[in-house]
Amino acid sequence: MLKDSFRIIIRVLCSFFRSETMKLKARLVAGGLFLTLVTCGVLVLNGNLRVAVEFTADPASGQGAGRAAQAAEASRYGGKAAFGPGNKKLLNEEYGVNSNVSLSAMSSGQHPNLKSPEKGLQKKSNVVEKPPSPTVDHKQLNNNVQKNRTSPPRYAGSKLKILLRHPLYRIPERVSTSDYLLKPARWLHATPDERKYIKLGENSEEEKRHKHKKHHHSKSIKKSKEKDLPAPTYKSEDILNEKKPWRLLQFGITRSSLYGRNDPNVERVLDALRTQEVTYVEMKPGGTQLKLFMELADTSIGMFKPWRWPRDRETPPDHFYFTDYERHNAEIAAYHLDRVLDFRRCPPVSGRWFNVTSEIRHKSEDDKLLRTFFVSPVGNVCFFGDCSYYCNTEHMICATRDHHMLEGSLAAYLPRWQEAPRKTWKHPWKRSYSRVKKAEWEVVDGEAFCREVRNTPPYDTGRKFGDLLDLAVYDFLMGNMDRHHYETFKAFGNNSAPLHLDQGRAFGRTTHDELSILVPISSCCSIRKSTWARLQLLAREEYRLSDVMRESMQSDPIAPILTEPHLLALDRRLRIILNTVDECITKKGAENVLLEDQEHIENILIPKPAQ
Ligand SMILES: Nc1ncnc2c1ncn2[C@@H]1O[C@H](COP(=O)(O)OP(=O)(O)OP(=O)(O)O)[C@@H](O)[C@H]1O
Ligand SMILES: [Mn+2]
Repeated sequence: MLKDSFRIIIRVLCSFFRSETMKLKARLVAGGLFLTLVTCGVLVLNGNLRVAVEFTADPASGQGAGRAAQAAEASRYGGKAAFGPGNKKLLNEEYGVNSNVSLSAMSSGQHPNLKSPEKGLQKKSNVVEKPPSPTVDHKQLNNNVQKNRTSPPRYAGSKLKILLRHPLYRIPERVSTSDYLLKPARWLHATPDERKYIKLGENSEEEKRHKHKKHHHSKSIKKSKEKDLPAPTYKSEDILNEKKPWRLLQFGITRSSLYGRNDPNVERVLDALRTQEVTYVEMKPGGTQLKLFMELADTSIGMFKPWRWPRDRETPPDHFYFTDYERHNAEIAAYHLDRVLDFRRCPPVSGRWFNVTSEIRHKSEDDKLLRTFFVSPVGNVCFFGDCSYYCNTEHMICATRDHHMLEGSLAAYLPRWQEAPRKTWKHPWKRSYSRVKKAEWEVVDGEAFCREVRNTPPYDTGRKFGDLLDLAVYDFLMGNMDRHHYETFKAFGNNSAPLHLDQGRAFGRTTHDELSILVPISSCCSIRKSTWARLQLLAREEYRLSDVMRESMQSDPIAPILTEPHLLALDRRLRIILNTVDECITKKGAENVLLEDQEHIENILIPKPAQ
């Protein structure tokens, strides 16, 4: 049809001209007209006229709908990222990018993640084709994982909600006033009579000792002299007027957990970690890999760990547990697992996208950190910081999206050291952290080693031995071999739950179950009764661990947090724990295996074994 009308137009035009040259000119004019009409028609049909105009204006900048998408992304994260030529300008100014390599790579403008309608047109233009970008195509990788995963089972309703309504998750917690960690919290929970004895305005002797040390007030984490900062002092009115969720969450810390089962401040704090503006950034000293302190607009502090690997990357089999990279998603998953197991000993952790430039570099005054920023050959902003492992150009941390955006985890920070000092304990089943040596527990008789631990303070009384067994369950499920030490709050002495911190090396392998992590359970033939009961529940179809974990993590801004094979590994390892305990019970009898809970919970509901 189009062809016919084209011929008619040409014939009509030709009939007006006699000479052959004029006829040829007429043909050309008609051809031009026709092409313009068809192009416009197609573009109007696609609703892309605006894009085409914009693209024609500056074909080399690779702008258009892609830019609109990028701008929307930038505002969503509150970043001040500029894109297209703006992006070039920003990088130029900020990072002194002058090299043609960086600029030409950037001016191709097309991040592999962006589906933009002008891609086809770009090929026709004179833009020189750029070599394939080595940028990690994170979205694509996530998609691949999704494609490869055995699809999650379908079921109606929320298994997580049903689990949390189970009586095992509603066993009353006996908390007395003195079980609260912070003085204001003790004051809040005290009777008017008891309040007279809680001296709110006064700091403890230890706090006073530090009070006179030099410290920086301008930023609460400035110079990271966390231990030198004084503990806050209070008046009762302050406490009653306290509205900040992160502070109220800290008021809920007790001897046995970091937050109550129904504390609404957990969700509020997670929300703040996701959305509050980053106001100050500094490297956290200590530890082996890069971590950042981040102060947020609500004055809370978060601990940031960066994205390092795609979710489906397995720890290479030859890697030692102590050389493995930390994974930000493992920190997030570990928080959810801790909560699902009802331990509540790990502070809330959320994922978040960060603008490396506006939310990290611009917010830091830390020279050691700032001098490690640069722009990679494909125009992604990178840095590596200063630490003892992997803080070098070979292990740079680079934006994976839109040149500036990087995923990370942000953990709610525990109360200040001066307000709540902590004690570090060596884990009795600590590994050797040597390429050649084995730890003592690996070479001696397991049962004898366990007896010795059990008879040695602080594991001979109170809750601590049960806590070690809980830690074994937790770490075995995640495949975390990196539990060299653990911390408790000094204020609680020997009788307090361990803090579940530093799970960055968990969730490294999907097909391997590291049985040595389970040695405290298998060689002591012991497990805490309430933990065993909950594990049995989580092995049942209606509460399946992988399903409640998937559900618990799906609201995270950077979900999916774990790939499907990692979730399935959780179910498999859960069965291994239960089988180990079953064998022990057959051998030694339930009364010798199941450890009564510290709270002496009578009538713990023991679920029927899973089918
Ligand atoms: N949420 C938190 N709040 C307060 N302090 C924390 C928090 N998370 C971690 N820490 C403290 O920071 C220390 C280092 O953190 P983490 O262990 O996660 O880093 P790391 O680099 O893995 O350290 P390491 O190399 O020693 O294992 C912890 O031992 C703990 O004392
Ligand atoms: Mn660690």
